[in-house]
This record gives sequence, structure tokens and C-alpha cells, in this order.
Amino acid sequence: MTIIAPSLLAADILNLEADVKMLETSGADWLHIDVMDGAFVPNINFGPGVVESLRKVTNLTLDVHLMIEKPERYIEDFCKAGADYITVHAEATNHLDRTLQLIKSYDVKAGVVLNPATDINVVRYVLDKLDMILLMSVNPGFGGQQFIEATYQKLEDLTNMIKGTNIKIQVDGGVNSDNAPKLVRKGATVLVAGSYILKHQNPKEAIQLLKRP
Ligand SMILES: O=C(CO)[C@H](O)[C@H](O)COP(=O)(O)O
Ligand SMILES: [Fe+2]
Repeated sequence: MTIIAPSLLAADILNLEADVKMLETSGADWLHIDVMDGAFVPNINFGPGVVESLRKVTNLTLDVHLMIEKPERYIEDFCKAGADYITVHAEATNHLDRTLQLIKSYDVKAGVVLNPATDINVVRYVLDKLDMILLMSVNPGFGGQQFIEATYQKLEDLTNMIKGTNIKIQVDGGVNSDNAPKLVRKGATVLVAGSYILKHQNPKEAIQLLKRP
């Protein structure tokens, strides 16, 4: 069954706990937390304190997507805050292998994120250290953008590359009930959706539609 991870970027910040409870009862599997530093991406938002507060109010898997330069500087903070998964951009660190080892040293699941234009070969020699690979299907920084169609071919290539491993493939950006079935067919196992779920008049129905085979 596809894992659905609503992105809190589209949540009501002043009522974050209420939105988390609503997502729990609506069938969300994970919570996706976007962290932006205003340098790697042109936007700023949550830090480790938000993850720490979320950890106190939910048992859902906390999936932290770090859109920050040199993410190795903040791995300890996010691990101690209670993250279950931490994904770092291959484009943001000079030392991807070392950064993945650092995440795993805290017994937290580790993932790599690839921007739309980044070649999947950058993960080829770190597969043994990966629990997840996240393909961005928009350029990171903002919610509500349009899905980039080239993601399908990239996903197919990545699925072939990691065949025989237990690595999850996550897709993030512009995901909705129209593109979800094709993404799952081509190998996506975790779908992130912000606007589609949180702006839907019935988030429970939105999650069900994303899970539909
Ligand atoms: O990482 C992200 C943006 O950089 C978000 O997770 C993503 O954009 C989700 O929002 P939406 O589903 O509205 O596209
Ligand atoms: Fe994200």
C-alpha cells in the first residue's frame, strides 16, 4: 500500500496541532516536514523546534526534508528533535556519504533528495546507506507548483537502478489524484502531497484517492 505523507507546508501554521490531528484521523501515514533556509531555496520556514513540538503530539512517522545548505550542520539537532526520516539534498552537501553516515549514527532513517535536473547516478555508490530516495517533481522552495512530467522517466530509471533493494522511492511536488496512479505504477512507494490534501474540501477523501491503485 502506498504511504501517504501530507506536507505541513500547506497546513495552518497557527493551528498546526489541529491540522495534525485532522490528518491522523484522515488516514495520513507520515507527516512530511519541509525545512528551508533561505539559501539553498528562496524560502524560510520550520526549524528543529517545530519537529520537537510535533513529536510531543503525534506518533506518526516524522519525515524531515532538509532544503538547507550543508545539512550536516543540523543533523544532530533534527535527530534529537525526534525525526524518523531525514532526507538531504545531494546538491547541498560536498560530503553525501559522510552526511548519510551521520544520520544513521543517530539510528534515524536516511534519504537523499534529487532536484529535477539532478542525475540519479549521484546515489549509485551510496545505495547501501539509503532507506529512501526522494525525487523532487517541482523545483524545491514552494508548495502549490505544477508537477514536472519528466519525473516519470526519471522514476522508471531509478526503479530499475535500485531493483532488489528495500529502498523506498518518494515523490514530492505537485502530486495529486491524477498523477498518483502513474507514479505508483512506475515505482513510487511514498507520495508527498501538500496543497492537494490540505486545500481539498475533504482531506480524508483526498488521501483515499491518492492511495487508490
Ligand atoms: O518540498 C516541498 C517544496 O519544496 C513540498 O514538500 C512540496 O512542494 C509539497 O507541496 P505541493 O504538494 O503543494 O506541491
Ligand atoms: Fe518536501
